[in-house]
Amino acid sequence: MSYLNIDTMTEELVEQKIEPRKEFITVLQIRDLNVYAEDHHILKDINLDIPKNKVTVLLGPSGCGKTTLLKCMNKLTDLYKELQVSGSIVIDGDDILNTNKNVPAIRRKMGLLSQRPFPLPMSIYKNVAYGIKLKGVRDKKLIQFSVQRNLEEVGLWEEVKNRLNKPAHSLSIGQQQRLCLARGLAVKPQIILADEPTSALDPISSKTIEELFRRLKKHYTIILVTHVLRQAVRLADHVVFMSDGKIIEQGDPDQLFANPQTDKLKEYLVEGN
Ligand SMILES: Nc1ncnc2c1ncn2[C@@H]1O[C@H](COP(=O)(O)OP(=O)(O)OP(=O)(O)O)[C@@H](O)[C@H]1O
Repeated sequence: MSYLNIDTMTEELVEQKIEPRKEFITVLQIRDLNVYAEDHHILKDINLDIPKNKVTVLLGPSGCGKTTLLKCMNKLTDLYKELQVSGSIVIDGDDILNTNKNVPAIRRKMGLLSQRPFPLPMSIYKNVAYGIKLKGVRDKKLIQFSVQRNLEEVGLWEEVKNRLNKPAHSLSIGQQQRLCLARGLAVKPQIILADEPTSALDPISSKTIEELFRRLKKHYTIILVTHVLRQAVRLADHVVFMSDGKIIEQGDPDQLFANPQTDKLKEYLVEGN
């Protein structure tokens, strides 16, 4: 029995699968990661290698710890004093959980895209310029050039080029999400952490974000949390299925979806399909 019949997906997907799988290069290495909130053991012995320039999809039932795992990756857990985090998360040779190095610089390696867009209360232009200035760029011409380039990168330039000084909040939610992505990319992250980035969007805006991710993985590593199984099938190069704070199964999406090994994943696929 096939749990998720990938053959019935769109031709576009079939095309996507033609590309031969290459050996993964690890960009982020997580070892023995445990997170507690007092006596609640939220993440349990997480060991995970995130492949470079791929889309890794984190799947699992509500409350299994996906968002907490993302928060560990950019040290957002530091902001929650009730969380005790142990283990290691290594990027570029630095264990970000146990380093005295510049935390904001480490955090800038990870761009975060949330469920709902959070544009800053300023103009479209200034939202993107803000990200560029965070990199220390002060030259006005260079900022202008980079604003355009980052808006082009998320496919928003043509839509906003004549209204750059209008408030970011005047954009549609889908456009705001792409603006936030442009602002995040302006900081030049290595990894995009996307926590259900299309859950607040209409189907067309969701498709735009999915297409963007497919293009952006040439230059960035993407870690995506989604509850939409078909989105996972469409985008994932690597799937991590979690339940109750643990990684239950992970691997190649074709194999994992067609031939789940555990009852937990079988149930999840049947319920979510
Ligand atoms: N700061 C915190 N203090 C106490 N408990 C927390 C904290 N953050 C998360 N938790 C708990 O940890 C568990 C995992 O939460 P998390 O948000 O990571 O799950 P999730 O898989 O992302 O869920 P969802 O799919 O619903 O977004 C939940 O039981 C949550 O209540």
